[in-house]
Amino acid sequence: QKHKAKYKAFYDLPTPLYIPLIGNTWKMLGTNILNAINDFFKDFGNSTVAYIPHRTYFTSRYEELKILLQHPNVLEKSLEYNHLKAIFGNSLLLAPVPIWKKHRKLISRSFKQSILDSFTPIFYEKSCTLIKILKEKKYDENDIYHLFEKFTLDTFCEATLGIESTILTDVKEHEFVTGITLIQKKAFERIGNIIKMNDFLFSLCHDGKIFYKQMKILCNYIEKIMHKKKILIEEHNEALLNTNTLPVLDLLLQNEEKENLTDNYIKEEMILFAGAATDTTAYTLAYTCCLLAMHPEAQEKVYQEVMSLVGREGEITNMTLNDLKYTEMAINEAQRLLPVVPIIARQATADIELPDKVIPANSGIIMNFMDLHRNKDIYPDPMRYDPDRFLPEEVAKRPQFSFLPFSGGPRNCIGLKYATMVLKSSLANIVRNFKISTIYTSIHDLKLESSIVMTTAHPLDCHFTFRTI
Ligand code: HEM
Repeated sequence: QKHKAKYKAFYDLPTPLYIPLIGNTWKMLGTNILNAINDFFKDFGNSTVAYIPHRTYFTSRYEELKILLQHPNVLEKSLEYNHLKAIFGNSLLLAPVPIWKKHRKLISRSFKQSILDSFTPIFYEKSCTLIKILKEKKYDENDIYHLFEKFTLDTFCEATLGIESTILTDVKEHEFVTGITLIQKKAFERIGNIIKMNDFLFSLCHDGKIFYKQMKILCNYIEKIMHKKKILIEEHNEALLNTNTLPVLDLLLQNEEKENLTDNYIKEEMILFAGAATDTTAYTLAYTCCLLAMHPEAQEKVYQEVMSLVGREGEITNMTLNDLKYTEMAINEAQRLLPVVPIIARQATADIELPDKVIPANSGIIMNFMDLHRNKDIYPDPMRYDPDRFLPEEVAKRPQFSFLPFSGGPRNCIGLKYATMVLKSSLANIVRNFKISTIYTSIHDLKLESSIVMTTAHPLDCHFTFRTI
């Protein structure tokens, strides 16, 4: 009786109709998971319980997200992420909390501002190559995302892996670019699919075969890089050994013995970083360009800001990045409307007390950032693109945890600052060189769907006309 009373408020929450054993997963069959989850929110409000097929709490309330994201018993990833294990193994994204804590502390050394600052010339140089390709129209003009993905992966390889890369300029399609997107898509499609959720059945089906083939290609690619890096480290041991501040791959290889890391773990971590750093940043850049194309007055403000700081030819340095205030507001507003990681899922490892209910231990918890970002009580007229919402005085009026494109709390995105620097540097360089236009007239023209990141069901239309003045 006492037990019942404790969880009453939780079990009294509105719940979509569920079928024994399969719960609400039937709702997800044949539809995109992002749409299915958003439908739950539309029909049952921003605090609900569903069975997918295990008991899961769904929320987008900022006051609850604030508690949940900072709670020590909500750090573990939920069962849905198990399907990603075949790709990312025990890397940061998926590692159980004790391993995650140790590795996150180590890897954070590579994300100190001083190291990130040393990447700025790479970000700038790569964005200049991107400008050249856009100017010469040497890319598929009907699919801007694909070019941006090559740009972010190329930048990642040089900055984070510390290897020379020509992915952006290579005419031949790069095996890593095709592979990383495909395997994430195939792994994500398993969620909620009763047949593909079973490892054995998945390995037998067509998608499973493609998945494992691509995985092998990715692993070989990373192994080759690791091998080269190890030789370099041996050759230059003294020069590299004494520093705490290294790109991630160097840091992990140099601490392999001391921290008991295996080659296999380092490979999984690098595959995660490549996946986490590229699609996310590329889609954010593409969505920002599309929104600026739909809002020429905001685009003009970004242009004026960049021109006043560095003009048409000036290099974008760390100082410039600090001063690109409106450009950052334009990116933030794009991330509010189109957060590329719209939903995350965690597991409650103990009972979690919220102000008006207790989430029972072992429940899944789905946090919907897209629904949060479109809440009209926090962002009036929420579907309107308006970078001024991110003026410091406007931000100060909003509650904490009401803007979470990189999640929040201790298990948030480790690449937040890195991504923001790449985005500001590349967007500033693009806007001072081109007028961006698109066929879309409103955000509703984008048909969104979810893979691990939020994609569109169609190629993204965005055109770049070289500015003559
Ligand atoms: C616009 C770009 C990006 C967005 C929107 C983004 C968003 C996120 C989000 C929401 C999470 C939390 C996932 C969860 O709790 O399930 C996350 C985790 C992570 N991200 Fe990012 N990310 C971006 C770029 C990057 C970059 C550039 C890197 C690396 C250089 C990176 C590396 C990671 C890693 C390693 C994790 C796992 C962190 C952990 O569990 O400790 N991300 N990202």
